[in-house]
Order: sequence, then structure tokens, then C-alpha cells
Amino acid sequence: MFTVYNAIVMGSAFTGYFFAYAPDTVKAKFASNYIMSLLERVPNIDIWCQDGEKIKTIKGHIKFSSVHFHYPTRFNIPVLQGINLEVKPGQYVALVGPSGCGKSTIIGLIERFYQVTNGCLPGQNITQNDLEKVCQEANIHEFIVGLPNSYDTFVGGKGIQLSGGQKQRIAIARALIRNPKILLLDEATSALDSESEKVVQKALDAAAHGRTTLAIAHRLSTIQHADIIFVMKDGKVHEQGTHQELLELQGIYYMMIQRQHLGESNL
Ligand SMILES: Nc1ncnc2c1ncn2[C@@H]1O[C@H](COP(=O)(O)OP(=O)(O)OP(=O)(O)O)[C@@H](O)[C@H]1O
Repeated sequence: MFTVYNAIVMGSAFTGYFFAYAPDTVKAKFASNYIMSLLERVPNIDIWCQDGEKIKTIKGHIKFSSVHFHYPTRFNIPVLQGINLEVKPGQYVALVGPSGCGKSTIIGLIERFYQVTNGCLPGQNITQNDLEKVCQEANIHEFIVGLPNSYDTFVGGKGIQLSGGQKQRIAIARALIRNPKILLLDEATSALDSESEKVVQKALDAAAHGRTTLAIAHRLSTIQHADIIFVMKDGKVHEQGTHQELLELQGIYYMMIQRQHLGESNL
């Protein structure tokens, strides 16, 4: 419908015309109405929460039961098509599968960035000692104390003066300072060279200790120790098991491992 509201919300050519030629007081009134309507908007996810379970204490148990999902902007493209997976508190679980099969979408749903289409999901003061403890866990403390001003060293906006591996380890420390029960790792080492990857992976393995961890990885060597590996394809879980069980199955995971070994030996 061609209303002024829609024109403003949808950003049509009419908006430009309206804002170019309407008197300032009228423009201000429309703009403030629009701002108020944005402030008062209740996200769908909150409406849903009123009926759903509100989680008071997070124990680190994740369960997807027949979860279907499509992105709001792409109604006719199903991304998840009946996902069933369970991660028990403290387990380290990996998601693997071809590009675009829906791995990051699963993490987005756990973080409640989107509402599922069908199915269901379950519902300080920081001291210097706390800071140093998490930096030790993240394998970055030694590096920081070696800097000219230790923890007070200026590292530039967004850590521009740090290497990729150092930034990753600081990101791990930032995650750990809140003592989370769940760690969600989406390709946490993918942008690193193999030396930095080893250091960051060591930090991640230490951080995962005693926490429920869901890791997405293309480099399969990093998740072979996972308690369960879910192998996804076309928005579905096709295989699940330990590294050894999946190798014995000789299915998709086995093929992925073979391909990766072949790729590495061709480097
Ligand atoms: N914000 C979005 N809006 C619409 N479609 C999206 C959005 N994000 C992802 N998609 C689509 O959803 C599908 C699954 O994407 P997702 O990022 O979950 O895949 P992935 O398995 O993590 O891929 P990769 O291994 O390449 O990171 C893809 O087809 C993608 O194009």
C-alpha cells in the first residue's frame, strides 16, 4: 500500500520527494512518529518468549527438536529441514558439512537472533586477577605482560596493532571473562596460518574444558576429539557419532576426511 508510513519504512522514491518538499515542521512530525513506532516495536521473538520457557539459569544443555527454519527475507528457501540434535552440559560437539548447509544458522538460532519456523529450542566487577586468569586460559597473558605497558598498552581501534592470532586469543579471553556455560565457535581458527592456529586451538581446547561447546569447523583435524560430530547436508543431519565411528561408517564424513587429506598432501 502506498502510504506515507510505508514510503518511509520501505524507503521508496516517494520518501525522497516527501522529505525534499514538505515543510520542516511536517518532516519533523513524520520523522518523530517513525522513531516512536520503531522504539515501541516489539520483536517477534519476545512475543514468543511470553509463552515459551524463560531460562533463569543456564546449565549448558542444548536441544533442537525437529527444527525447521527459513530466513525472514527468503520465505521459500528452507535452510533447516527438521534438525534434531542434543548437546549435554559440558560436551564438546562439532558441526561439519558443505558450505551453506546451515551450520552458522544453528548458532544464530541458539543466540536467538531469529525465531524458528517450526520445532523448538530450550528454552561484577572484574578484578585484575579475574582478567589475568582468563588471559592465561586464553594463552595470551604472557604476550600481554611482555608489552611495554602490560595490560594498559594501547593496541589501536579494534586491535589493529595485533596479529590475527593475538586478536583471536583476546576474543577468547573476552568470552571467558563472563564465565559462560556455553561456547559457540564458528570457524574460530579459519583465518589463521597453521602456526597461529595451533596456539589458538590450544587456547580453545582449554576454554572448552567443563563448558558445553558447539564448534563449526571446516578443518576437520580441529574437531576430531569432539564427543559427537554432526554431519550436515542440505539442512539436515545425515550422520552423527565420534570421529572413529564416522570413519567406520564410510559415509559423508569419511569422504570429507579423504578429500581434506588429499588437499593437504597436494599443498
Ligand atoms: N541473513 C540471511 N538471510 C537470508 N539467507 C541467509 C542468511 N544467512 C544465511 N543465509 C542462507 O542460509 C543458508 C545456510 O547458511 P549458513 O550460513 O547457516 O551456512 P553454513 O553451513 O554455516 O555455511 P559456511 O560453511 O559457508 O559458513 C545459505 O543458503 C545462506 O545463503
